[in-house]
Amino acid sequence: MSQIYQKSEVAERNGKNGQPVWIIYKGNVYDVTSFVERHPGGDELILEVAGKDATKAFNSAGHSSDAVQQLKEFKIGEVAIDAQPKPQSGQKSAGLQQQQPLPEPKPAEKSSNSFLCCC
Ligand code: HEM
Repeated sequence: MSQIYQKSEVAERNGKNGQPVWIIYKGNVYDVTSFVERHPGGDELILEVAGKDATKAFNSAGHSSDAVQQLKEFKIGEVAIDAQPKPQSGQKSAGLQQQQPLPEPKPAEKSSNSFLCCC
C-alpha cells in the first residue's frame, strides 16, 4: 500500500532550512530533492512549488512525456484527501427563504352604472 501524507507534512518539505523538496502532482507526493539541481528548467521553478501542489505549474510548462515518466521515479506516496470538503457555494438554507404572499384574487368588477333592460 502507498504511504499517505497529510498536506501539512508535505508543506514542511519545502526545501527551506535544509528540508527536502517534496511536491504534489495529481494527488501523489514526490521527493524531487535530488532532481532540483538537474532540472533543465532550473531549480527556481521547482523551488517555487516546493511543499505545494505543482500540478498546474508542471502541466502548463508543457513537459514532454519523458518528463512525466521521470517524475514517476520520485514518487513516495499519496496525499491525504481533505477530511471536510468545503460546502458548495451558492447553496442557501431552505429555512431562510422568504415566501412571497400570493396576490389576492380580484373580485369580478361590478359596473356601478349598469342598468337592467326590461324590454
Ligand atoms: C518536479 C518535477 C519536474 C520534473 C521531473 C521536470 C522535468 C523536466 C524535464 C525532463 C525537462 C526537459 C524538457 C522535457 O522533457 O519536457 C523540463 C523542462 C522544463 N521544466 Fe520541468 N520538471 C519538473 C517540474 C517543473 C515545474 C514545477 C516547472 C514550473 C513551471 C517546470 C518548468 C520547466 C520548464 C520551463 C522547462 C523548459 C526548460 C527549457 O526548455 O529551457 N518544471 N522539466
